[in-house]
Amino acid sequence: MSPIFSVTSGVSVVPASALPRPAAAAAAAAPAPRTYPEPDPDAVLDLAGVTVSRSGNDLLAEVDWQVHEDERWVILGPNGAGKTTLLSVAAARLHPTRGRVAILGEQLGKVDVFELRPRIGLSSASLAERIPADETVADVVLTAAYAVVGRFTEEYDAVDATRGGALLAQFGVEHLAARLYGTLSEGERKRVQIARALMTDPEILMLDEPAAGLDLGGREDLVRRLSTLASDPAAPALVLVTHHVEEIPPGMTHALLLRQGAVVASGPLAEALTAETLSETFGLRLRLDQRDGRYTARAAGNPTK
Ligand SMILES: Nc1ncnc2c1ncn2[C@@H]1O[C@H](COP(=O)(O)OP(=O)(O)OP(=O)(O)O)[C@@H](O)[C@H]1O
Repeated sequence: MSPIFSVTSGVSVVPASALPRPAAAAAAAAPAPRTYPEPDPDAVLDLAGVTVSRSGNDLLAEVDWQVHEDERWVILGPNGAGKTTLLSVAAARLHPTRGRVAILGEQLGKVDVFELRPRIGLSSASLAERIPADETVADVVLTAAYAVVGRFTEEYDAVDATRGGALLAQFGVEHLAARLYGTLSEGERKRVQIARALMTDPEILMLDEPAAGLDLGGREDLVRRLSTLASDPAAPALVLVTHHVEEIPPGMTHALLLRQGAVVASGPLAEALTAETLSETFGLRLRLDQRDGRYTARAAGNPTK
C-alpha cells in the first residue's frame, strides 16, 4: 500500500486516493485508534490527526499541521473544503471529533479556552456579524480588549484607546474612528475587523477570507497592508484563509491546500503551492503564474474531473 503522505523537502503532498470517505464508510473499516506525538513546544499551532465529523461526513479528516512563530500561512481550497472548520479548531472555537490540538502550547480539552482565546486574534464573517451596527469604530476595536462586542460599562485605560487608534491608523481607517460601524463600506469594515483582531496583541492572527467582497482597489489596498504585516518580524504568526491565489500577500511563507476536508499539500509556499497541487485542490487543470511575489491562476484546459 502506498503511504498517505509523501514528504519531499518539507512539503507533504497527498494523492487523491487518500481524500476522505464518508465517516460511516470509514467506521466500517475502523482503523486502530491513533496515538499522537507530544506537541512540539516551539509550535504556536500543532494539530495531529484532527477530524471533525458531522451528520456522517468528515468535514476535516486526519489533518496534521504545525505552525511556528515566524511563519505566515495561507490556507487555500474551494467552497466547502473545510477551511473555516480548520480555522475554528485552530482558534479554539471548535473541538475536533478526534485528534490532538495544541494552541500556543496549550492542549484543547486541558485548558480554559476563555483564557486562551484572547491570545488568538481572529477575524471571520461569523464574528463580524455580531458587531452592532450602532457601535462606533473606535469602540469596535477597543472592546476586543475585553473579548466582547458592544461597549457596555467596561472601563478602558488610555493606553487601550491609544493602541486602538494606532491599529486603526495601521489599516488606514483612523479617520473613521467616530463613525458608526454600520455606516462603513465593506472594505472599511474588513480593515476595522483586522485592527480589532490585533487589539489584544495576539500571539497568532487568523484571518478568514479578509478580502471577500472587496472591489479591486479595496483588495489591493488590503493585500499591501497584509504584506507589510507579514513582512514585519515583530508581527504574530499569521494564518490567512482564501479561495484566490491573487489574494496571497507577498511575505507569506507557507501554504496548506485543502480539498474535501483533507490536506492536498502543506509546507513552504514555493513547494506546496504549484500548478499541480492547485489543480488537484480545485479539481480543475490550472496554470499558476507568479510575478513580483503575487500569484495568478487560470484554467489550463478541460476540467480534469
Ligand atoms: N454543523 C454542520 N453540519 C453539517 N455540515 C456542516 C456543518 N458545518 C459545516 N458543514 C459543512 O462542512 C463543509 C466545510 O465547511 P467550511 O465552512 O469549513 O468550508 P470552507 O472551506 O470554509 O467553505 P467556504 O469557502 O465556502 O467558506 C461544508 O460542506 C459545510 O456545508
